[in-house]
Amino acid sequence: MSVLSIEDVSVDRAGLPVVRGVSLRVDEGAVTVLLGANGAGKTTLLEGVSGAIPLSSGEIRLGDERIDRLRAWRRARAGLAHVEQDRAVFRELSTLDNLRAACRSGRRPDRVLELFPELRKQLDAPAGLLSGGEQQMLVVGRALLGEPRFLLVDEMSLGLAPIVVERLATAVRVLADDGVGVLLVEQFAALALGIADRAYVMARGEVVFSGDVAELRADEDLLRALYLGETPSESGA
Ligand SMILES: Nc1ncnc2c1ncn2[C@@H]1O[C@H](COP(=O)(O)OP(=O)(O)OP(=O)(O)O)[C@@H](O)[C@H]1O
Repeated sequence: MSVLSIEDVSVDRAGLPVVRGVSLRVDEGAVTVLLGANGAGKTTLLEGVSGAIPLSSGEIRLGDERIDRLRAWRRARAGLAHVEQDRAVFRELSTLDNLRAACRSGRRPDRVLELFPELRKQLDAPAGLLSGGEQQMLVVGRALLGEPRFLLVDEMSLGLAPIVVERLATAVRVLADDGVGVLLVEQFAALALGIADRAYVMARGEVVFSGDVAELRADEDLLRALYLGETPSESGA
């Protein structure tokens, strides 16, 4: 089994250490969730892993390949996709053209339309006119067309209705069951824990919990802090 392995990674923002010595592993065919309050450093960690910003130290391995010194596009080519928080689509292009633009040569967007049949009726519509949920499906779909082995997903639920969020969560679970390793960042625990196999919690730039989902569910103090959007105390984690 292939693993995305993040080892003792630190990332600075504006000269300040925002992610400090974080280690975590993402297994192929599983959903690994990364939880934590606002400002814990989750987005910064994902950006460091995908290569959007540099690490200040640490190593990242995708399978046997060390990727932390590669440029972002080479990490993508090695099999890493990053769905960022901003839900960026080409707003004037149609849904279909958005998908086509992301296809590796010779590939067709069929797999995405199987996963998100909602997009079929919107294929000719400008992507900027899709609902928030459909745009998120399109963004995830575009990421899949690069045929990633590992997918980093940053707060896909932001601002979406609960029913749409559930739909997206189900799709993420299907992807993992198809073999993709998913690292899912979520600010709120309920949705993520429902589809995850393994969980990490960050606070103030560090990992304060790692374990399987059942273990986290049993940690009432930590869960309460997460549901309330608080920063869990390190002693309690
Ligand atoms: N571009 C930036 N320049 C300077 N500081 C930044 C920048 N982006 C984030 N930070 C700071 O880094 C810290 C971690 O932010 P980050 O967005 O990684 O946390 P997060 O856990 O993803 O939180 P959220 O759930 O709010 O997105 C915060 O203190 C934030 O203010």
